Amino acid sequence: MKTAGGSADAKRRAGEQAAQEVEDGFVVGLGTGSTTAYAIEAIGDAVADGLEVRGIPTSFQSRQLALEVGIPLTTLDAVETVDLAIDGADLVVDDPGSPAHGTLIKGGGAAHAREKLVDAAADRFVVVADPSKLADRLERSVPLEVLPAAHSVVADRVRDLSGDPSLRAAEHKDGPVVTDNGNLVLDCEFGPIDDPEELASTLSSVPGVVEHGLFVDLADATYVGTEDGLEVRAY
Ligand SMILES: O=C[C@H](O)[C@H](O)[C@H](O)COP(=O)(O)O
Repeated sequence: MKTAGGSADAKRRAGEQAAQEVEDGFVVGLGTGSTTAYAIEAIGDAVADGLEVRGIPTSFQSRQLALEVGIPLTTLDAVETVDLAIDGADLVVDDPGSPAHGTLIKGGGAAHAREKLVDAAADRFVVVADPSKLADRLERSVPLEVLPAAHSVVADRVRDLSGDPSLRAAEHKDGPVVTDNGNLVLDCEFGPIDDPEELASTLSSVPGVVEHGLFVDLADATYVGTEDGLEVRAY
């Protein structure tokens, strides 16, 4: 599993506490990453104790973990409702005075396209994070999942938008990261993002962009695990 920075205890606290929101009969979106993994494991424990749930994984990694811990799986097209989605984030704007409060940047694990599909479909979307993910403003590179044939034209378009794109390289093979959907990832630096809604809509309109990692107005709450407790932000 890809493990980002941040304390394992803090991540565990956030993940395990979010899993407490899962009720009998729920369909649950299973996000991706090292923090959500704790939630998936806790849901697996609850299933072993008799809780009846069905999970919708958002990546190869979350599917494998869900199978390992015994969570019955389903798909988005086989259900009418997704009751809850639990997912991590790479950045969470944590400033109640900002219009971007609760906006996320995701896709550090290149899973943001399926994550957005499932998180947006859920009646409630809970983010799990440790304090290293919280920021006063939206400033971090935005991952774009792009069709392989489109990577250079999308990169040109990002430069037109004053962004600085770089093709994400794989760590353990020569060449680029290939997503679970067979696409590539451009990490795009835009500096501080003052109008996330506008940038999100512009990026969505670029031909060849499958999905971007800006999650605007999607999260309902963030569980922030700390060294010795838990804080909950509601949006
Ligand atoms: O593509 C990956 C996802 O958006 C993850 O949810 C995000 O990268 C956070 O992962 P972690 O909890 O490992 O920091």
